Amino acid sequence: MRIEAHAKINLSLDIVGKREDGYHLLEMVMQEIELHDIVEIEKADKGITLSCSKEYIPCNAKNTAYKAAEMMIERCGIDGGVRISIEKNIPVAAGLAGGSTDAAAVIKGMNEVYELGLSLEEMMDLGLRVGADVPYCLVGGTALCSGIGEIVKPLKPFSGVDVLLVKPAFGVSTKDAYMGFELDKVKRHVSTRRLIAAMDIRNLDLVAYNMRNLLENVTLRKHPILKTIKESLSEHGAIGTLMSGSGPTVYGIFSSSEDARKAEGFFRDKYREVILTRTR
Ligand SMILES: C[C@](O)(CO)[C@H](O)COP(=O)(O)OP(=O)(O)OC[C@H]1O[C@@H](n2ccc(N)nc2=O)[C@H](O)[C@@H]1O
Ligand SMILES: Nc1ncnc2c1ncn2[C@@H]1O[C@H](COP(=O)(O)OP(=O)(O)OP(=O)(O)O)[C@@H](O)[C@H]1O
Repeated sequence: MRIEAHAKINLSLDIVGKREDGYHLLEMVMQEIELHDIVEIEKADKGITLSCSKEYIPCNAKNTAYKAAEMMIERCGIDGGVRISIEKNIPVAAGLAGGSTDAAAVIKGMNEVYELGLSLEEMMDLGLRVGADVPYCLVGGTALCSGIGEIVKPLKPFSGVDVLLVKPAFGVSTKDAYMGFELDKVKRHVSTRRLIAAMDIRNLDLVAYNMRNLLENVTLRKHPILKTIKESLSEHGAIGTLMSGSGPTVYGIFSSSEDARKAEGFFRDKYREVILTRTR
């Protein structure tokens, strides 16, 4: 079975509290994009075999897809194994939920090939055991996510908007980004309602104005190059720019596809990963 595992961008990320276990309480608008990995899943007699098109990604129990398969076998009492292969197109450690979306694909795929009959809610509960972004990845589309990310409320689709992703040649650890964040220093939270209202009427300028990510300061302070990329995206026609998740990917949204293509031409040779895509 072949599954497209799509990446996401954050149109917003607000941090509104912290749990006793250290996890942060969030309010964020997540948006699926066209960019995707291809995950192939097949039943096997026993054990988990994983292969990946990028040799630097671990193919053992450290891989989120492996973790998802292990968890499914254990939790669903599956008598058998699985063969998984991942064609990796999503930049890694980038803030684009690359690992989480592969895990979500494995959960969906195993539900099918083993005819488990799990509901979406049941899969989301299982997915949360692998990572906070997995429940959203199972739902996809445009959504308001709260809790630690696992409460997913679908929003009106916001598809077909040109997005240029720019990721420099370093990764960011999600854990470190959250650890560098100080909730008591926040002066102004994100205007999530205004952002959603602007998306509803598809007013891109107003969407751009209300896009904010409270983790941006943490990662931009550590990597000032990201600020330079954001400024450069604006100079090349982006009507709004933001860091996705914990970074380091920053993106620009464009109201003209031609501007987006021109900007891609400018950035292509300057940074490690430059991808022109669209909201889905
Ligand atoms: C930055 C985002 O991608 C935004 O969508 C997510 O919040 C991160 O989701 P994720 O990668 O699935 O996160 P997990 O793998 O569950 O957690 C990685 C680490 O991030 C921190 N973490 C994650 C989610 C959250 N709500 N609060 C946190 O503080 C925790 O230190 C955790 O150890
Ligand atoms: N299936 C996978 N795809 C990509 N990275 C994986 C995978 N499994 C494990 N990893 C490891 O997980 C780390 C984080 O990668 P990932 O791409 O999931 O981060 P991310 O895009 O920042 O995700 P998020 O936005 O959910 O925080 C990397 O160090 C990578 O080696």
